[in-house]
Amino acid sequence: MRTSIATVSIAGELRDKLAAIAGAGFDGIEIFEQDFIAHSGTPAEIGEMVRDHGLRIDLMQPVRDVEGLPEPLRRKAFDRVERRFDLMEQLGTDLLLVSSGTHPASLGGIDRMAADFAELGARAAARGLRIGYEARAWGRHVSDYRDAWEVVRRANHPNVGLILDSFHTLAKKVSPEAIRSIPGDRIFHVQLADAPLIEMDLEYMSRHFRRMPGEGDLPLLDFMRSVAATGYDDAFSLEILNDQLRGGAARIAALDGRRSLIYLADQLRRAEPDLSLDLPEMPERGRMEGIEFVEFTANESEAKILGGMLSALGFSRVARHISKAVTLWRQGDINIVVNTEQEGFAHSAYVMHGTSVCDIGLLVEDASATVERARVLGANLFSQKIGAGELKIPAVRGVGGTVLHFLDRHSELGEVWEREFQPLEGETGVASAGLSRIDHIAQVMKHDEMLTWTLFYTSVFDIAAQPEVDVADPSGIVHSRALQSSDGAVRLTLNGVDTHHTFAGRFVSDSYGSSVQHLAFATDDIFATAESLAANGFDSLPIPEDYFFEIRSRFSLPEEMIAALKRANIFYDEDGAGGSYFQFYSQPYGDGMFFEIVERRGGYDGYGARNAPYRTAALKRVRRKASIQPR
Ligand SMILES: O=C(O)c1ccc(O)c(O)c1
Ligand SMILES: [Mg+2]
Repeated sequence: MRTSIATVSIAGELRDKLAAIAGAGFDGIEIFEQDFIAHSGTPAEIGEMVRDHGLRIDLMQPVRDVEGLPEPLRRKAFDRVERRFDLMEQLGTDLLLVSSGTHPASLGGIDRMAADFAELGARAAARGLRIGYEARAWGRHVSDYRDAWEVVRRANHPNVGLILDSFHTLAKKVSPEAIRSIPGDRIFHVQLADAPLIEMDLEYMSRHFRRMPGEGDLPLLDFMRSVAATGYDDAFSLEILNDQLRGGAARIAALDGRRSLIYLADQLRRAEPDLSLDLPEMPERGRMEGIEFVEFTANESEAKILGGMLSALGFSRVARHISKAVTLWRQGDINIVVNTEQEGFAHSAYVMHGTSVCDIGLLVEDASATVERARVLGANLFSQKIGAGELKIPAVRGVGGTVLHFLDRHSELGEVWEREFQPLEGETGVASAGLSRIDHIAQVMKHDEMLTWTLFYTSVFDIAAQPEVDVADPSGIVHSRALQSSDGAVRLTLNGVDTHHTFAGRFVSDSYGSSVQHLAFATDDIFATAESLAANGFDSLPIPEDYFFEIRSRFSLPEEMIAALKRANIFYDEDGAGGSYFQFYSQPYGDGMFFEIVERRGGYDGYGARNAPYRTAALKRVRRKASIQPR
């Protein structure tokens, strides 16, 4: 499968774009008008530069408003096309994309437009070039690929073909089914883009909010299956017009693009096993079974503070690593590892971010298959020197430079605690506070990075992204998106911040981009847990009085319940379908990390987003009272 990307999809100077595109493994590009305006070289030099990067120019685009025009506009438009042909010859590309016009003077008429394309086809043929016609969703007379195809069919010229663009079809909710009846060799090129399901003017959305396949909500796989049914076997090209990408890092955009295409092609291959796609083999998306551990990096003195916090939460120190300064704290099925090594990855993470989560151990069905899939999808594999008696645990880089380790139960990795750790005999741990498992891990990042990490998680693992919700912080918006395995065993929330003023934004800047801002532990009895924690000296986050007025008006809870919530600083939420949620928080710690305790009842599946403004206000308040421990 040949892969291609439009240069407008990524940021930077043409030369940097080309380096990023070639580096990510694409075969070709679509070149745009802007590339000539912005670059000082001649078209011939640009063509050479593209080929020096090992890329071919699949097409040049766009030309608009050429079809259905009365004279003298028609002649002028055709002259414009001839000038494009000149450029294309110098550049070294043979395909010109013509998108359906919006010119107010265009008369339309299928036969008139077909006649125009027949003439353009003859002109192109005289120079050994081809023309592809694309329906734009907002075209004046042609706004649907079925009409564009009818124009192309009637033009009946071998040098005139159809160009399909998933955005114009799917964002407009046009079914891609009818693509199946178009002969594959009449389709000259296929462009792919996804988009979020938001009501918005399509032209505006198309030019600012397109997304990589898999990052939005459009049925790209249906589109691909229809295209594949025609026998089309030329390039699949990303045309992602998106403001964030235009201002972002070219290398990351190109890598995300390749990942999205390979992921989509992999889905196509599984849906259509008879197709022969030239695509690297890879295992299926792995099932996530749980979070096996969370590892903190700290220095000796901060490890004591963290240890105090963990004790207060009801964790016991149960084991020490066989050779490293690493201890294991446990409660229920939760394993917290504290690493105070003076070298290696955890130490460099400490130097960079301070006390923070540096590593997450995911329990998957098959760790080696998971890492293999991640590798094919372009993840950064992670490894470091392993000592005597240590297991080689597959790992990749995750959000904010953290590491994700993969463990499973069926290989020797299932014995990691027994093999790499020695029980600490004689430690008198505190009594469990009833925390049984990790409910969710909240990672913060710059808003620009959210799509990257959503695509990473959803392409590698069998985990689904929930719709994005905007969570109000008194100083700005935090964009929050939950990723959930189908049985809810693994829940990750991704929080994207635009400014440093929000509580989450402060955390990102104060910790130099560290990612895990909070860990939520599950209990089956939040009131009993709250009581145990209070007895351990745990300091919960105070909830402002007005919150309980809000609760009283929003739900019909008995007064005793409200009093109990108030006593233990517990936030409450309901889903309207019989599910309810209880949550309370620790005070912020270090650079603003905190812990959360939750209880889900009756299948509640959310995260209490409505409580977030109260929570962030409370967190900010206690931080203002200088409660942060000095680093
Ligand atoms: O917005 C446009 O005009 C435009 C131009 C060329 C394309 O390929 C496209 O999909 C949209
Ligand atoms: Mg297009």
